[in-house]
Amino acid sequence: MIIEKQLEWLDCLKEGCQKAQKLSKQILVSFTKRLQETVTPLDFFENGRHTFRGSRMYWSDGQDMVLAGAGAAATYAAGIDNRTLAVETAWKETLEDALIFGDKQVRGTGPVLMGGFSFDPWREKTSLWNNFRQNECIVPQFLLTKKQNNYYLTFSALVNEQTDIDRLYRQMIEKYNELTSKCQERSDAHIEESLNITENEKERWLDIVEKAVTDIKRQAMEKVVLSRTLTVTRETPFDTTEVLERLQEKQSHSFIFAVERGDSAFIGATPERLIKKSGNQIKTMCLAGSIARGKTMEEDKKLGEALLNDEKNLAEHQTVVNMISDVMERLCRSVYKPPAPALYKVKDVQHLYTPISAEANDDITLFAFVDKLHPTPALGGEPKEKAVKWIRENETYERGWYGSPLGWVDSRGDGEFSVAIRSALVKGNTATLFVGCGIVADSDPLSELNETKMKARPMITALGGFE
Ligand SMILES: C=C(O[C@@H]1C=C(C(=O)O)C=C[C@H]1O)C(=O)O
Ligand SMILES: [Mg+2]
Repeated sequence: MIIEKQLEWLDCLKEGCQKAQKLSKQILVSFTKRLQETVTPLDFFENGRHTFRGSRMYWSDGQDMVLAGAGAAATYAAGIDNRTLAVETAWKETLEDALIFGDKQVRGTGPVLMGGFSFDPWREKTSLWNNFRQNECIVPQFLLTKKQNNYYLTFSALVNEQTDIDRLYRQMIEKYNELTSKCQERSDAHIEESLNITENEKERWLDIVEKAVTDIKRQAMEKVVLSRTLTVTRETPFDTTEVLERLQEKQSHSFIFAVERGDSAFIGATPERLIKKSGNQIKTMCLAGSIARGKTMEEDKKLGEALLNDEKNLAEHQTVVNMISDVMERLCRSVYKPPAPALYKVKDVQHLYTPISAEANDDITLFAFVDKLHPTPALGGEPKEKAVKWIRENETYERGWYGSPLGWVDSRGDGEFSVAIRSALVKGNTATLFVGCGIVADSDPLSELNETKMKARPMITALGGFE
């Protein structure tokens, strides 16, 4: 990380400025370099604490890819109608004249759009989510991409003919040095403090579940996913890095994410993938149907087998399989899905799981998949519009970004969106946890309540509770 090497970035900015002058428009310039000395994504995130608080984003696929972004070179938000495609159109316009320099081979490097969409843009906004727009994707000013054991840093900036390039360059080098400096050992700094946990409107939620069951039995819908919130507080403010660190440790097989806006952070560890696209290769999954983990291996196996044979859970799952398969058949060729669900086990819960792979038709973009899939019946219901309207009218709080597509797309159109569940919105010393479950004709309100309790465990643990 020697500063002289960054001179290349100054040249890139100059070229961008010339192009901006020639075309009389703003130009996105980005420059990617492979880092020789490594800074871990969590250290990078933590280093941005002062300068970038409120504009940091972290996303890990739980396998070999981590993206950490700081600052916003460009922001894309859209209205309610056709919001996914509106963001895509604006992003494509930027890319048309963008100058992309440096290492170009690796997915998730170069200018990357990171962000998400709210669950239901038609739901009235409340103060809970006041720091978050209905949808917002940004190109980070600084992006650290960790791919297996390789690290890449991408600088991005929007320039126009008036941009003071030398000044911008100096500012960015300063911030770059800050972001990539060695971090102090943080694990000692974890605050061990007791948590105060409140389950909000529990009785009312049980009534809503009952109402959903009645409506399903009346054949108004096949399935609807209902969620509720828990409020967790402690004396000291929660810390995004600390929560991420605990999630990374305990939920290593999940997607781990954090999006900071203003003084709020939306953080979670979700096992659920909405869509992954690499070239034409598509991966998605159906994840619905839940049971506890056992205390012993034997008990765990028994519970898993019970889940695989439970009609109510199979019904919940099948609705998701039908809808996702249908979308895949329309947008792809060579769709493959196993004939029966398997188990997907995370620390506190096991789920029914059907992975689906396919080859996208040539002109189908990642955004088109997000648009058609969200919300799947794993978070919305069936039929989609009816269920989402039912949720809008009956749930007592605003979901915001809970249950929404959250992820990234690069300039090649490759990327991945996870479904933002097992998550919390953290603000100061208060965290609002979101937990939901699929309601079908055979649902029993109290067992659904227990299911949501189980699903709250990962976030409560990450906030410093239970252990
Ligand atoms: C809605 C959530 O999870 C969803 C509901 C599930 C279920 O009801 O069995 C299982 C996985 C997810 O599809 C959540 O965790 O908040
Ligand atoms: Mg369920």
